[in-house]
Amino acid sequence: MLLQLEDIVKSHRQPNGETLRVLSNVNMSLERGESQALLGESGSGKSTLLHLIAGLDHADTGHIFFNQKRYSDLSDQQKNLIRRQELSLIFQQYHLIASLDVADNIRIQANLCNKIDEDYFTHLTKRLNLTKHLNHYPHQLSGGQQQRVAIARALLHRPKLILADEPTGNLDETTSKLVMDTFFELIQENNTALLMVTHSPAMAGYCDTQWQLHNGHLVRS
Ligand SMILES: Nc1ncnc2c1ncn2[C@@H]1O[C@H](COP(=O)(O)OP(=O)(O)OP(=O)(O)O)[C@@H](O)[C@H]1O
Repeated sequence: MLLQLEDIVKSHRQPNGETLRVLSNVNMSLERGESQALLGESGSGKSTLLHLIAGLDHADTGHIFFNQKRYSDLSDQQKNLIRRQELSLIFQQYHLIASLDVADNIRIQANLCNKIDEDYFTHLTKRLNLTKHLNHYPHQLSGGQQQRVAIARALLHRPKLILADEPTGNLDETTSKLVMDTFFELIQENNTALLMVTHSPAMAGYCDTQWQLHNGHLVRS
């Protein structure tokens, strides 16, 4: 099992001092190469769950295992290493670095973990139709092109798991479909697992399993 969540409980302290329980006894698991979609109303706790899995926040109780390693047994440094080498994050707002061109943006995480593979770089940029844009800067690209750069960046170091938060939230339906078709081909090719937050049933339909987060509980839908 690549990722396992056991009885995760998480509350957030509100500005008025009260605590809001966002996740109640959440259990789930994800295997290599598997894709799961996470749906739920705004405020239901989807981003909170992704942050816990990325090791950016702690659960109140319960355990998260990544590759059999329990997060609560690891130091911050060990969790940073997992986040850099084994995980990738893809966001709705792309988060490209404005002062770097497309090629350097794509290489950034792979550079950090010394995993630059030039053949794979060429493969990814061809498949994602970015070859003509490698010397362009993010502001010179359309939203769909920027998200394709973010996807190439997320894949180049061959992570085991990608966490995606509304990756097509800023794109129109046709562009979303084009981006997702290629994205899913590439993760299947690399046997990468995916957990994807989305509001779109069409995007969730790309995944093997769909979860609904409701009143703090995760229910298969
Ligand atoms: N750091 C925080 N401190 C206090 N409250 C928080 C914090 N993060 C999230 N919350 C609250 O927890 C609840 C869940 O938020 P979260 O962002 O996880 O929901 P979401 O399902 O991702 O929402 P959306 O679909 O709108 O992005 C919300 O009520 C939010 O206001």
